[in-house]
Amino acid sequence: MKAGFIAVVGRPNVGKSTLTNKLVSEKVAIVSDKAGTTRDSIKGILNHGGNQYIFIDTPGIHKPKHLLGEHMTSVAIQTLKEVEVILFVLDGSQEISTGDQFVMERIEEARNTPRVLVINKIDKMSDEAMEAKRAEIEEKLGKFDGVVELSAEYALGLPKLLTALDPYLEEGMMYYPEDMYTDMPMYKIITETVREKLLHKTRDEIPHSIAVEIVDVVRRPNGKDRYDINIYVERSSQKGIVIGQNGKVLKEVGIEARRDIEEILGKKIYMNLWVKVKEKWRKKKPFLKEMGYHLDED
Ligand SMILES: Nc1nc2c(ncn2[C@@H]2O[C@H](COP(=O)(O)OP(=O)(O)OP(=O)(O)O)[C@@H](O)[C@H]2O)c(=O)[nH]1
Repeated sequence: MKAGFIAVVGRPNVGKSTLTNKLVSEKVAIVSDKAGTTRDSIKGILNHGGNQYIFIDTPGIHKPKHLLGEHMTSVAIQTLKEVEVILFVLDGSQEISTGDQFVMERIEEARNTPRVLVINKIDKMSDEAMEAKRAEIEEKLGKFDGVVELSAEYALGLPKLLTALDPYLEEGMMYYPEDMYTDMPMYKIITETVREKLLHKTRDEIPHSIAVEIVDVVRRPNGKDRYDINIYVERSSQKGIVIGQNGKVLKEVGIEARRDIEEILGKKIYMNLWVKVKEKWRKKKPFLKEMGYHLDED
């Protein structure tokens, strides 16, 4: 029996959450095409071939511009220090950027932890592009303990990744029971599901300005509990966009989120969504704390 913690890190939008979900065959982390989707570290647990792999999906590491960004980057960097092996994920279809190099510098700070590179999105790459990418990696990022080329979206190359991680797992006990695939509490799964649907339906600054909170759960005699959920935005103009014309956007978000949540809970629910304005909440420490986003000095 071998087990180990594996940090999944990289700059925003390279596919860390997609990879974590595909590895554990469950949706533990929400996914969108907007950079900065994941805000906390989320464990996805895979039991395979007698081994327990505990993947820690982290927020994309970037130079923070506000307190929420600071929380996100510090969560990811903290995770680097607590694991058996680091998985550095790159988007192979894009040139290696200063953003990737910034992540690499943070990894270097974790000194002796082994690091495996994942070149993701190979479905978008030709053989020639892959050849060129290998040379570019060596030049710009240096050497790794292992390199795996894969497509998270199409689940191509995942067994190779498990084989590459195998030597870094440690003999001993399992950390989690065999039927557990995430450490996310149910309230977080619910708020993240709502946030994901909102991310899919909004753009520009709005996805980053959204926070979601369950304010009440009312048990009902018919067994169909009512979830009262607040959606926070930063400006009143954003409130209108999230609600949409005649409430269309909010209604669609409600229908799609409820469908997913009912599947997860295995029962029918009612859901009320309210949109509220909390000016510049991403810069406000007390509000961030209330939402469970902790900052370094906490
Ligand atoms: N073509 C292709 N797209 C992918 C692949 N993996 C992920 N994506 C897409 O890339 C986008 C970002 O994916 P995420 O998994 O949210 O990326 P992330 O690195 O977790 O992003 P952050 O939370 O911003 O740090 C989504 O639109 C995914 O569908 C892949 O292998 N191929």
